Amino acid sequence: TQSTRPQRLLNAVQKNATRGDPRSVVKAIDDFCRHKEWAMNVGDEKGCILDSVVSEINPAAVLELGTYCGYSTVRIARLLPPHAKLITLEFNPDFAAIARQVIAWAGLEEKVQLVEGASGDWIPKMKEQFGITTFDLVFLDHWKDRYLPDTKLMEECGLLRKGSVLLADNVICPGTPDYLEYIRSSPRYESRYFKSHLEYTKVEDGLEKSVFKG
Ligand SMILES: Cn1ncc2cc([C@H](O)c3cccc(CNC(=O)c4cc(-c5ccc(F)cc5)cc(O)c4O)c3)ccc21
Ligand SMILES: [Mg+2]
Repeated sequence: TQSTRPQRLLNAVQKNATRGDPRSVVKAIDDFCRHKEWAMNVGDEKGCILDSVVSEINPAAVLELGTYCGYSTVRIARLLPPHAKLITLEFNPDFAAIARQVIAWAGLEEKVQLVEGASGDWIPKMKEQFGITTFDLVFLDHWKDRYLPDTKLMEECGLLRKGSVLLADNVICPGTPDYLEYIRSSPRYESRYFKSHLEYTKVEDGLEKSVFKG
């Protein structure tokens, strides 16, 4: 049977990365996607911006919307302090199955809770299901037309506190125009655009970092 791109990406990790070494897992995926087969990971260039935001916040509670193969999950989790938690939502079971193995190869299972399901269904259940009060950091990387409704949902569910940071991938390519318009014009957020490139290409893209003012 034909393999899928996520399966080929996992094979590259298991072939080229060292078990328990998150850095080697990140490198194996970047090498595979740059030289063998493009895939929609946040990538190495935007990944460095993600790293600096995570390190600056030193978050105890992180929410990732859109796991895909777990590349950004590993990037974030490798930087978390002990006892910090990353909850990542993935609705596609095939992606989730691959991501679990990538996260396990990196040895980061303890820090990561991968939840199979859609953001709109799970955001309202975060407090009761996972004992979350608020998130220190949210990384948005799922369907681009869900960034805005899910941000409003997180506000309504009281999952954001004064200082919570939203970091959104792909605000230029593929683009999230309604989200950008909302977040940049809202008095409840301080936003900043980090210009970069679409993963593994020269096409412009960037991350939008927005701090909730409460
Ligand atoms: C509701 N809900 N809850 C959880 C959840 C999880 C998912 C999946 O993880 C999933 C599946 C398919 C697509 C995405 C979004 N990502 C993208 O579409 C993307 C595209 C490109 C790009 C750019 C240029 C191209 F030419 C082609 C693709 C570059 C990027 O970095 C991307 O993130 C996410 C979906 C909805 C979900
Ligand atoms: Mg993305």
